Amino acid sequence: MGSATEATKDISENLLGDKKVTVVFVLGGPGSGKGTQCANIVEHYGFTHLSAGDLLRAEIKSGSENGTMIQNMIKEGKIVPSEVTIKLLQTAILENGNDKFLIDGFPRNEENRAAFERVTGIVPEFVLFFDCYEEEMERRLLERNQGRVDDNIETIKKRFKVFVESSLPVVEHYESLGKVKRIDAAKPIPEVFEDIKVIFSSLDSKETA
Ligand SMILES: Nc1ncnc2c1ncn2[C@@H]1O[C@H](COP(=O)(O)OP(=O)(O)OP(=O)(O)O)[C@@H](O)[C@H]1O
Ligand SMILES: O=c1ccn([C@@H]2O[C@H](COP(=O)(O)O)[C@@H](O)[C@H]2O)c(=O)[nH]1
Ligand SMILES: [Mg+2]
Repeated sequence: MGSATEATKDISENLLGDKKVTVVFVLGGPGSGKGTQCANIVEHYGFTHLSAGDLLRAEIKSGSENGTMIQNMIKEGKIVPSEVTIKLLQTAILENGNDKFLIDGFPRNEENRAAFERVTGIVPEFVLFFDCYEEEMERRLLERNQGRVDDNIETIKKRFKVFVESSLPVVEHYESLGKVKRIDAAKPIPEVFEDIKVIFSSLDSKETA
């Protein structure tokens, strides 16, 4: 991989072309239920779900030259360099015929956020923030059973620390802009989705108004 400056230049030369998109950032701690609820939102509201973590895991599987670096970062609960994740998101958006996207688990820090806005020109419609306490998130992750290399207690503790130190400031940034819709994600899955429906249904009625 070249320097960050070279990589950013490479992305900005491609941008999103003329494609206009609606983006909702779905943020929350590890195990707060983002992926679970994104599947429900896709089914009911016609969004395409882009999980940054899933895109990075697919990149490892594809045998990419960045695969080993990404694998090591995920195992340590660290944040992969912005240019790598943004390139994957940009490609996924451009390759998809839809114009409404849920971006799940990104931006992970202030640098991710600023680089994404600068490079793609995308400003999120709003941020859907999953609020859940650590004990519950830890229990869910240890029971998830999907064979993820980061679902072990050592990595989970590191992910919580990164979330508090690096990711919550992103939520605070959008809060200062009045863009955060916070939901109580500690409730059972169907109840969380009831709260989400209120938010997305009002979005639908604004579009048809
Ligand atoms: N509200 C809930 N109550 C109980 N269990 C839940 C709830 N939401 C999700 N789960 C379960 O918790 C686990 C983690 O959920 P999910 O993968 O959706 O979280 P996530 O926020 O995407 O996590 P990560 O950030 O690690 O990708 C899954 O096994 C899921 O079935
Ligand atoms: O924007 C991102 C998203 C994810 N990562 C890395 O992947 C893991 C797992 O992410 P999930 O959202 O929980 O699937 C995360 O801990 C980071 O190591 C990233 O670097 N940048
Ligand atoms: Mg997830």
